[in-house]
Amino acid sequence: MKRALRSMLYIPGNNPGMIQHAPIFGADSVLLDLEDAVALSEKDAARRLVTRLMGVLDFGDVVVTVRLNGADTSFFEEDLKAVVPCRPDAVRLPKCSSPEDVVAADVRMTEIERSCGFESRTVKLHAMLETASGIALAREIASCCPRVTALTLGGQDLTADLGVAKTREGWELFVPRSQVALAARSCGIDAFDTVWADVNDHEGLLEETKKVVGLGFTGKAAIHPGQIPWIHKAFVPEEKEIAKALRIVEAAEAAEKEGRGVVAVDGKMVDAPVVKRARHTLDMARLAEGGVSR
Ligand SMILES: CC(=O)SCCNC(=O)CCNC(=O)[C@H](O)C(C)(C)COP(=O)(O)OP(=O)(O)OC[C@H]1O[C@@H](n2cnc3c(N)ncnc32)[C@H](O)[C@@H]1OP(=O)(O)O
Ligand SMILES: O=C([O-])CC(=O)C(=O)O
Ligand SMILES: [Mg+2]
Repeated sequence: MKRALRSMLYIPGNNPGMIQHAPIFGADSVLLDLEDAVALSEKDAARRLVTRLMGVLDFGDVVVTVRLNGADTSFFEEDLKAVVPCRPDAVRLPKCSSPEDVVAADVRMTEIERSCGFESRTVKLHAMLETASGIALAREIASCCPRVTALTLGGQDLTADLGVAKTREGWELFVPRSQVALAARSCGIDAFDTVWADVNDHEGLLEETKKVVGLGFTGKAAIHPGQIPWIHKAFVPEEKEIAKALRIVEAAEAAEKEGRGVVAVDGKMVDAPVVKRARHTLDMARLAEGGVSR
């Protein structure tokens, strides 16, 4: 079973206290950040700290991803050379604007993996789309290289690049989010949503996460441990949805045994896609209990 990555907690890469607590917050994944959470003067220290702690800390079943500095920065090559040998589950590559950005990173990562004796593409790549060009090329980026196992939307940078306000309702992100989810799901990879910046507004976070789950996102980034339970809650189907899904699956199984293709539940026709959605609802309900299967 694939590990579900509903929540991904950003932790500034220059904060040893926060990183040491990474395994205890209940997040599915942590994002050790070398990019925007780290001041320019701290970049080298953050890289040293993150790579050192990855070597000694037991993260348990928490998936470790490292957000690198962008390929257009002077820190990128040093980040790659230091981080790839530590074998994080994935690196998050910010500001991917074209498939070429990803292919160039893939080539360099393969060289480093070879020099470490790792199998090629041991470390996955999450492509961050946070420029207008990146969003416009979402499907090309998602499909350009098998190392890419997720697309992730960066709403703060994207709204800055578009020159628009980032609103609480998020309507300015509706089309980009739909494009990212569609591109990712059409390539069979994950889609991760952007952060909710107001760490005290949990209801707003819950509402937004439910919306993006409804668009097909498989996970969302967090910036504060207090956000994690709210993100997980958004992935849990409501009791009445679970009860209905159970009725549908039971009715479909009974119909199949009796050799009937179509059946009605609560007066509505149940066919294969309805059963598929019902099974998905039950998977999500199980995930809420165990947190590990999808
Ligand atoms: C646009 C972007 O790129 S977003 C991604 C980059 N940004 C980040 O990574 C920011 C991550 N978040 C943070 O740094 C912090 O949560 C802030 C600055 C937003 C708020 O910090 P604080 O005011 O200290 O929050 P608060 O007082 O509620 O923290 C409570 C506890 O949680 C810890 N904590 C807060 N955020 C985090 C985090 N992201 N990871 C781990 N621990 C955290 C604090 O260290 C504190 O621990 P303590 O009780 O042991 O002292
Ligand atoms: O949402 C994120 O992952 C954070 C980010 O980089 C952005 O919003 O620009
Ligand atoms: Mg960003």
